[in-house]
Amino acid sequence: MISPRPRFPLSAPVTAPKKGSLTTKQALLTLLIALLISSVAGSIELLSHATNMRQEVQLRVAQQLAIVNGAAAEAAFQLNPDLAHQIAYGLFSDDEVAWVSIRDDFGRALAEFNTPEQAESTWLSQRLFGDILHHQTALLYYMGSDMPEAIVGEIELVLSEGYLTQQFLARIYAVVGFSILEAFILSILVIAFFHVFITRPLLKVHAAIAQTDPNRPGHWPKPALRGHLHDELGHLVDSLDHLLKAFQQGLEQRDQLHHLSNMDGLTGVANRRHFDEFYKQHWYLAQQTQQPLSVIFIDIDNFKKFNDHYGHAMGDETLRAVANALNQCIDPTRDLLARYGGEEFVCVLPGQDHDDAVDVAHCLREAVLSLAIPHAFSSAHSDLTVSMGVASMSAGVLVSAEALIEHADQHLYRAKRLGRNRVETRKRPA
Ligand SMILES: Nc1nc2c(ncn2[C@@H]2O[C@H](COP(=O)(O)OP(=O)(O)OP(=O)(O)O)[C@@H](O)[C@H]2O)c(=O)[nH]1
Repeated sequence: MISPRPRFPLSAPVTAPKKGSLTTKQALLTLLIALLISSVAGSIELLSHATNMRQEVQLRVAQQLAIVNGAAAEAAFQLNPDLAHQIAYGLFSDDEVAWVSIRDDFGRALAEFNTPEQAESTWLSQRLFGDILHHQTALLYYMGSDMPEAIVGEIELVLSEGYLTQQFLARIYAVVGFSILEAFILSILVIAFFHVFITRPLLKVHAAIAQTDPNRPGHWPKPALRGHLHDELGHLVDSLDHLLKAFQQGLEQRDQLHHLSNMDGLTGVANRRHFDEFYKQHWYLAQQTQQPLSVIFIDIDNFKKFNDHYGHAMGDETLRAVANALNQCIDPTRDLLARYGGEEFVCVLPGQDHDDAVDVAHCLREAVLSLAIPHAFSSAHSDLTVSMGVASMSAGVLVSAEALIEHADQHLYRAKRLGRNRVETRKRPA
């Protein structure tokens, strides 16, 4: 049976990224790596922010306490609650101060401000600011140049844990948000880079391979990858090109060998092996499709005498001429002319009924006669002639492959007996 050729392209070229595609995998991987790097960098940045913020707060509180120390000492020395109130209020007006108290040297409060509702302390706020919330400074009063400074009271201040944590979280959100944005932008840039420089050229190579005719691999549409001539992708395409061309050469050699193995070396027509395959194949086909099939056996008359008198070389030359003449009467795209052996040829005519085959046989006989090859020792004619036996299998009539051949052979034998240079047949051999 004739096996159907595989269709091509074998698969549709891939042009858009799909789930599981290289681009998607690259995108996910890049995003993951970018997020990982961003979170590590963000964490380091957060640690540094926390350290800086603690230092800033401590410095600011120390400066504020130093600034108000003189005035607060004056208020404590004079036991002036209004002045103490004023100073404490100034400190308390800062949002980060939760509690402030100015006391005299007996510990009595001259002024005190307290935030009524404090946010609950959390593990994070305690870890970050727990140890820097409480500040206490002695109030030093200057008594004169020859007297030492006297402690006249103290000022105590507690920072708002919730407010500091809020400030810190606000910074965190900004840092984290920026890191995520950075990761996304970086990912998009990397993905775009990989897609343009790696994935897209690879897709081009894939599309070219998918479009390649498996029967003509050497003629594949080799993709031109601009900018990749000397890199790995360029080398990949070159290697593929070499491989496919070598493959093509192999196929051509195989076809050539196949052709040679099916050809008769002397006459150039099909050999017996090819005839056997072709005949078997078309006999089955004729059975299946209910089509007629005809066979003609052709034998050169008195060829032994021809050889004996004109020489074997002349005999060879004549066999070639006869084969060539016979070939003129058949349709090589449909029929087969083969050398059956020695000076005997056979014609297989698929789809041709008895009448068609007889017409072809007459054509064959006349074609040989028209060669006008002198044969002075022929019993049939002064020129070289052929005898033929025709057998046909009509559409829908079952005749075995062997029987059909046998019938054609018998008719040929009869043609020889009846004087040669003739076509013998029987209309309904079965
Ligand atoms: N030159 C040449 N002769 C061949 C070749 N093959 C077979 N022959 C000759 O063909 C001749 C066939 O002779 P026979 O079978 O007796 O048949 P014939 O002499 O043609 O007689 P009929 O068939 O009865 O007409 C033999 O002499 C073979 O040597 C070949 O390849 N070249």
